[in-house]
Amino acid sequence: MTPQLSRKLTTVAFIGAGNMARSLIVGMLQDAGELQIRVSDPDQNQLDVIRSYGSEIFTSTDNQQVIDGADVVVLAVKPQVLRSVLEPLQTLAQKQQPLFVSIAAGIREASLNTWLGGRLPIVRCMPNTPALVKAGATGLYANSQVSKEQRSLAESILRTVGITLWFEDEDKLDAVTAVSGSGPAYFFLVMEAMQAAAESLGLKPEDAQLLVVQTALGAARLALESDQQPADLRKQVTSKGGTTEAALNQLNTGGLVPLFAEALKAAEQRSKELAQANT
Ligand SMILES: NC(=O)C1=CN([C@@H]2O[C@H](COP(=O)(O)OP(=O)(O)OC[C@H]3O[C@@H](n4cnc5c(N)ncnc54)[C@H](OP(=O)(O)O)[C@@H]3O)[C@@H](O)[C@H]2O)C=CC1
Ligand SMILES: O=C(O)[C@@H]1CCC=N1
Repeated sequence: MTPQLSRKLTTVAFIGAGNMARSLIVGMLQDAGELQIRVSDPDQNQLDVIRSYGSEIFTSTDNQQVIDGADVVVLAVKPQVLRSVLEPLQTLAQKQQPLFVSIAAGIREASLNTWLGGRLPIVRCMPNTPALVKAGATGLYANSQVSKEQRSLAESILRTVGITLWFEDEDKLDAVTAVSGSGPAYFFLVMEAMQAAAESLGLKPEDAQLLVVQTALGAARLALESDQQPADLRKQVTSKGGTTEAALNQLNTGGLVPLFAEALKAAEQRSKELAQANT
């Protein structure tokens, strides 16, 4: 059964108001009737951006102030600064025991728990920026302190911005990060490359962009809604001796497929390195 947000107002505090927090908050706001959102960040300009999304959002430069009394605390700062952010929050965290939801790449639940004083419920998740338009994909992992209700709460919050998928093995989140966390950037790069190529074929920039982006959207929707595999859908575009075949031959000669395998491996490896460098 799909978990629903409870009728009770749930207070969700974000620490960090950067790119990913903004994507999640904008996406979540349409369901804000059941969510009270608070955000902290040292940069008042970042907080002003958040406030422009909705005057009902409470903002502060003081992390303690936003987590005090919160049901859920979303950790949305860079992995490299998490330790220095969490250690000063230890006393409040131990007293109030909110559910912590970390979106930081790599950083293991055990490290987070050590920095927060131990034995706290922590959900690690890996969302992505299409959350901004409620088309996100999030992988989730819960430690053993997380109750059934908290698991459901975390899932219901992330489901306001897209699909969710649970993993019982924490290490799998490194692969999720490589695939869907970083994934939007790969597709944007392909769009950039196709746009530039279209312009070099003589199309106007605005025509090139519209054709490329609509084609990406159409291909994604078709792959999502069809019961056929992407490989079958690709074959249906590729006429023997035709234009698609000419293009795909070039991409294969350039090593596109093994290059993707190497790229995702590098992202997964970087996620593991971030974990090792921050214990
Ligand atoms: N961007 C993405 O697509 C995704 C990111 N993530 C994860 O989300 C997290 C945030 O990434 P992203 O949003 O891209 O990074 P950003 O740098 O855009 O955002 C981080 C924010 O945290 C602020 N910050 C720094 N120190 C503190 C502090 N002590 N207390 C409160 N806030 C602080 C930063 O302020 P300042 O700039 O002034 O330092 C910045 O505004 C990372 O851990 C990343 O791994 C996960 C999935 C996807
Ligand atoms: O690049 C990064 O490290 C973050 C995590 C996934 C997407 N952005």
